[in-house]
Formats: sequence, C-alpha cells, structure tokens
Amino acid sequence: MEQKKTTSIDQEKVIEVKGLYKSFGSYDVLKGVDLDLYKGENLVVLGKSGTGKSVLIKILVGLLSPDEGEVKVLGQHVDQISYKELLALRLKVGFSFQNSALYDSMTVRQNLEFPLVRNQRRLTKGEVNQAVERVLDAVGLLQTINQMPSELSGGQRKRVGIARTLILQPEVMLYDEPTAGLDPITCLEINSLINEVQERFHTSSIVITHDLTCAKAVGNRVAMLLDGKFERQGTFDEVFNTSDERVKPFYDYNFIQ
Ligand SMILES: Nc1ncnc2c1ncn2[C@@H]1O[C@H](COP(=O)(O)OP(=O)(O)OP(=O)(O)O)[C@@H](O)[C@H]1O
Repeated sequence: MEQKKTTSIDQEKVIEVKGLYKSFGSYDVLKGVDLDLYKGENLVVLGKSGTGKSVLIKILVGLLSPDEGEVKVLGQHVDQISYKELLALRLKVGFSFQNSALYDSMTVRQNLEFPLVRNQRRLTKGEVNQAVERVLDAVGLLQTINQMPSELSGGQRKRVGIARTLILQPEVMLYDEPTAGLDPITCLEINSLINEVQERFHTSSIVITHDLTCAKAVGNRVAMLLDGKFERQGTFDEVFNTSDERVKPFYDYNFIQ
C-alpha cells in the first residue's frame, strides 16, 4: 500500500480548535474536540458515519456555531468575526464537495470561470483564461476544457471539482470523501493529485475519508473521531497500532475482507 512521502511541515497553525462542544437538542455530537492543522500538512479525519465530521467542517467555515470552545481559522475566531469577514475568510478555505458539485449545463471552462467571475470581478478576460488553464493543467485535464460535465468520467469530474476549488487560490483545502464511489485505480490517481496539490500550491488540507488507502497515501497525520473527540491522532501507523476495539474494525474492514 502506498505510504505518504515525508513532507516538510511548518510549525505555524492554520486551524486551531480547542475544547469544541456541539449538541443538537439532547444529542451531544462533539464533546471536547481539540485539533490543529499545521501549515503545509495534509490531515486526514476519520470517523464512523454520524460521528460529526461534517458538523466540524461546518463549524470551521462558520455555517454552524459552536456551543463551547475556540475555533481559529487562519488566525481568526470564526464565531466572533463579522459576516463580511467570514465571507472573506471562506474565500481562503476551498471546499471540495463529495459529489463534485459541477453545474451540468455549463462547460468545464464555464464551471471554472464561475467562482472567479463571481468573486474577483476586476480580472480581465485574459487573466480569467490564464487562471482556468493553469488549474485545469494542474489536474491534468486541459483537453476537457470545452466538454460538458456529463461527458467526463467520475474521476475526471472529481478533478475538475478540485480545480474549481483551487482557482481561488485557497490557503486551506477541505476535501470531503474525495475517493468515494471511484474505482481503485482512479482512487490512487486522486490520492496522487491531493499530494500534488499540497506540493504545488502549498495548501494545508483536511481530508475526510473512510478510505484507509487514501488516508495512508495522503495523510501527514491522521485524526480519528471517537465518541465526540479526537482521541487518536498521529501518523497512520501510530493511530492503527492499537488494540482499541473502536479502531480495529476500521482497519479490518478496509484491508481484511
Ligand atoms: N443541523 C442539524 N440538526 C440536527 N442534527 C444534526 C444537524 N447536523 C448534523 N446533525 C446530526 O449530527 C450527527 C453528526 O452528523 P455529521 O453529518 O457530522 O456526521 P458525519 O460524521 O459527517 O457522517 P458521514 O460520514 O456519514 O458523512 C448526526 O447524527 C446528524 O444527524
């Protein structure tokens, strides 16, 4: 199984979460989450369905507010800033959705132009073209520029989705199950792309996945959400070298079927 190459990681934190609690009614989802994302690292977040991974991401981008705790993204307390500041912060945090979320009625080029034209109105046509071609080239799909999303494979749509997130030059990338629903070979290609994005664009990323091959290939560190907290954090081997009965089934399900 592919193991992530060592990359040099800064000690600067781009995300800092301390003592985060979030409940819905009487249901306590996050119960004292502590998590740091360092500049330049890929951090993989694992956890069973319904453990609160999406809730955490929504809190990070200010779509949900924490009940308690501190949440700092790129130096700003997301629950204490104005809406205008939040919108500006969100532009620095790229979110790559699970279903790629491309507009079916637009070509690949138009899909990529859309976030740029909406957010950076002063760009000339030439600058927009250059930005579109740069990110499409980075994901290896320049040849699809005039195609419709329906003409692309699932893996290609995923790549265009990642390119569309990259076009605003985010400092932080959030990948939501990037390999879900893809065949094993395409999964490997997406894993490589996540690593290439890290190296080429110097992004810091959180990768939510259930796919341990992906976790091992892309994660500088892995954090596992167990009973509302990140009780296990470390390298892939550190997290899985345990007899913890809550952790073993993840490994067994992925590798011993
Ligand atoms: N707005 C909300 N109102 C009420 N309950 C919610 C809300 N958002 C999430 N929940 C609950 O919080 C829990 C955690 O949900 P979340 O979507 O974060 O899980 P997850 O770990 O991302 O799961 P999966 O791996 O299946 O995507 C679930 O039980 C969900 O029903």
